[in-house]
Amino acid sequence: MSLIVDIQHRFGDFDLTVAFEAGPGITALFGRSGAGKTTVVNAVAGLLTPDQGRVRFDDQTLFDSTTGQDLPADKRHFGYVFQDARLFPHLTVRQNLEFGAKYTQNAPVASLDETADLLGLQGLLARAPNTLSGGEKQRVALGRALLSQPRMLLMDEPLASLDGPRKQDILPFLEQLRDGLFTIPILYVSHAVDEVARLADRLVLLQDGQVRAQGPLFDVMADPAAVPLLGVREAGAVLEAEVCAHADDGLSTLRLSAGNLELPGVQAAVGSTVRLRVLAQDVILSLDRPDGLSSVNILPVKIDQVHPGDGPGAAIALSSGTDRLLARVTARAVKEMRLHQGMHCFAIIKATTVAPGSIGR
Ligand SMILES: Nc1ncnc2c1ncn2[C@@H]1O[C@H](COP(=O)(O)OP(=O)(O)OP(=O)(O)O)[C@@H](O)[C@H]1O
Repeated sequence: MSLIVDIQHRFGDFDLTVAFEAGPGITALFGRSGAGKTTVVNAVAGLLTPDQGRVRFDDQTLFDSTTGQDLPADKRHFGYVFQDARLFPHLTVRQNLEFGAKYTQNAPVASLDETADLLGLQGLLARAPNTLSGGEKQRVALGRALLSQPRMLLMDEPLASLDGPRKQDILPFLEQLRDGLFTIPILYVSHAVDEVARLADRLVLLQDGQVRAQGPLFDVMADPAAVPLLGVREAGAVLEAEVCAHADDGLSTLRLSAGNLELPGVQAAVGSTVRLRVLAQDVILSLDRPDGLSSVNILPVKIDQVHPGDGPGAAIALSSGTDRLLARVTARAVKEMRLHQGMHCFAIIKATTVAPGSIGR
């Protein structure tokens, strides 16, 4: 399956020129407020007619400005989950879910019961929407969209109205959606780096209506040129690690290709693989293997690239075995330590800086 988007649109001074391809799994469209994310999703959904370009899904043309083709939204068979759940207030949770299934001719991928199980809705089926929390409402909206058997799910900031803990409640459901029963492709719009780092397979970075970077999530997150786009405090490589052990003191051992990390708050079972984001600003570089430090997370690394920033900082791309890391240091440190491509050194990661919320499946 593939969605091909290549569109231009103008709103007054705002110029949007966006081309990307979304395959199976989750493609995240990331950008700050006003970058053009919703405009793109609306064009894909058929809710906005771009000035120019084309949108294709597999071998079907959904929109083509040269031929005048513009398939109506309801004929595109996409599910849409908005920031606010938009449930029908006069219907129960079960009836909202049934509504999703009502107008579809496709064979169900999962039954209402299976969907309710997946999203933890079984205890809520008889409730009215106005008695649900924000996170519960979003889970119902997601269930309703899934039951309409869409060929792709478009999610526009689905977690933006939720507070931190509610967000953490719902992320595992989205991870299950990515990895489990539905295998439905998702176009996921967000301005939150933690969400896209946990969920996405591919990442498209939008700024001022233009695509500034795109590619597999692990590549884009480890790219020092993407640091200003993601924000210097939010940028950081995403790694996959195997959970080796949970100790009584709350630390878990995660195996990377060139060493182990000891981190708190890892919920996953021993033997499973987790994703974790290590913020560039939390990685310290040392020329020698440090001794007598309180941090136990020291990885041997090689410098792949020194990327000077516009300000006093520099982003350093590192590889550690087959893993990649990103470090943010001052330009002064680059000079004084003579950091350069090909140099071997050590990366120190403080255990408590990797927040449990940034560790996902
Ligand atoms: N119907 C419209 N008429 C005029 N300008 C619009 C319209 N819709 C969007 N815009 C403008 O287009 C730009 C991109 O808006 P868009 O909603 O796509 O951004 P976004 O990245 O989704 O932002 P946010 O995260 O704040 O929702 C903004 O400058 C916005 O003001």
